[in-house]
Amino acid sequence: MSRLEANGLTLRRGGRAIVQDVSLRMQSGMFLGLIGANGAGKSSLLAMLAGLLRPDAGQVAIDGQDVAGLSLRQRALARGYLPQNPRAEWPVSVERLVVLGLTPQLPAFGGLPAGLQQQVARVLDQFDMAGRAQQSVTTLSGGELARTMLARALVGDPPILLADEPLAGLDPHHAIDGIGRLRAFADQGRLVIAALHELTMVARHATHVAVLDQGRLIAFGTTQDVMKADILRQAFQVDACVTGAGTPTAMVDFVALARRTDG
Ligand SMILES: Nc1ncnc2c1ncn2[C@@H]1O[C@H](COP(=O)(O)OP(=O)(O)OP(=O)(O)O)[C@@H](O)[C@H]1O
Repeated sequence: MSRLEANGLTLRRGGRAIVQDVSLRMQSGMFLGLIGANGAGKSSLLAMLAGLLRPDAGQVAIDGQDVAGLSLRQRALARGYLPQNPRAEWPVSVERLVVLGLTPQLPAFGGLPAGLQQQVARVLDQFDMAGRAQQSVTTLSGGELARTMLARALVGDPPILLADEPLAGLDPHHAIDGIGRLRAFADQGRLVIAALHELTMVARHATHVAVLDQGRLIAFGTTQDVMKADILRQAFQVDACVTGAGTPTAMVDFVALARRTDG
């Protein structure tokens, strides 16, 4: 059982608080959809939860331990992190990139243990990348690279996964498959926190939802309680129609309202 707790997180950049006094308590079994308009602070909050950005105020604790006090290896073992718009800088094979997700578990020297080779083969297959295992990642399409990165994030079976827009660039089939795998990962006893813009997917698959609006947490609770028209109106300036939130057939449709002038 893993617990991730954020207490009073604030991050200031460019003379303003881009995340302001955010507190969240999360645990294994939850699939938390983190939603909010562009610039609401989702990536900044995820990077603080991952221990990659130091907050100006507040703390993040994993299983009661301040992430700021964890070594790099302890942090890498405690949580996986998938950044937004991951890029492939080096011409390594798909398989080699996925293996990098196992780095914190590997012995310092020697080859990949047989059990871990099977894990790599399994995630490549799950994300429909087995046929491209030897292709250079610099030649992949955007969606293929996104699937490879998801495979890398999951291959080490981290107890906590933080994913920043993991479905960006995926076609409908692979997006549905990807979010289903994230939900299954949570159902198997992991904690998954994902920043997402696909509101119908969130309404169908997330167990819980947190909503950021201009750096502030304006709602946090079960999908059924949070995916509501008034909350979505405040967060996105849209007139939303939500049906069946928290069920596999949920739908979120919306029309844009006039832009607000207070931001
Ligand atoms: N170093 C910085 N200096 C100034 N402003 C910054 C800095 N880093 C982030 N910001 C601002 O902080 C806000 C939050 O950014 P963040 O990337 O966390 O938003 P987001 O919710 O993930 O957005 P999106 O949905 O567009 O990816 C944005 O308005 C961004 O311009």
